[in-house]
Amino acid sequence: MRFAILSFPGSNCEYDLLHAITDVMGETGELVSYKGGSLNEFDAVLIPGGFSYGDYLRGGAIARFSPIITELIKFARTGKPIVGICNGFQILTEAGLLPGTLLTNKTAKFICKPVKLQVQNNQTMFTSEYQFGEEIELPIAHGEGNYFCDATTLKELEENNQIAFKYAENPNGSVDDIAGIVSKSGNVLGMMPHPERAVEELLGSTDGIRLFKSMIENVMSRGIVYD
Ligand SMILES: NC(=O)CC[C@H](N)C(=O)O
Repeated sequence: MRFAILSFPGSNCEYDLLHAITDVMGETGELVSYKGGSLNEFDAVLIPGGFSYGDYLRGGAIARFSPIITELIKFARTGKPIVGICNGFQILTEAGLLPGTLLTNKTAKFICKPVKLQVQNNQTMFTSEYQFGEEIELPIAHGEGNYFCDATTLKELEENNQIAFKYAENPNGSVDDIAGIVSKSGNVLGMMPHPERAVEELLGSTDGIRLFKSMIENVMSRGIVYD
């Protein structure tokens, strides 16, 4: 399975993702520049964490105008999986591929620590290897992780079962303790915690592995043959 890992000026987690995909999961991963190029030959796209364009204006607000985002929007329409992690989540909301936005943490401080999450929906192509309601641990590292959406959108997220992960203890003020959501179509996931930083015992948790495993199992079991 071929994963594209997008890279923007200021990304800083692309090599962690590449390591997780290639060395840990044994799959093919390739960095793809923000400058553009076709994503057709990939089975999945990962958008890494970091500080694209220095987080000027808002995290992800400038990156969303990069040429690769036009390709990403086309890719999303094919139904293939896309995951945005931390700054990647911010880019997905700015690009309109996920609802809501990420505000400054309620403490106005950058928070970097492991957090406990509850799996709210294990029926997605990203979470099928977890148990429903399971508590897992992944690290967070962000200044703008405070997920916000209006009441109508929140109701829609709940009704459509789009909330994938919630914080067991809310660290940043996110509405409804939301840590990660999927798109209505189900093939786009945005999450603030970093699964790629929890793929080896040495890192303190291996709970991130099953997220990538879920994607691999789902793509393979659908028997989708990509270009
Ligand atoms: N780890 C990250 O991706 C950081 C996200 C973002 N730039 C923030 O501080 O909110």
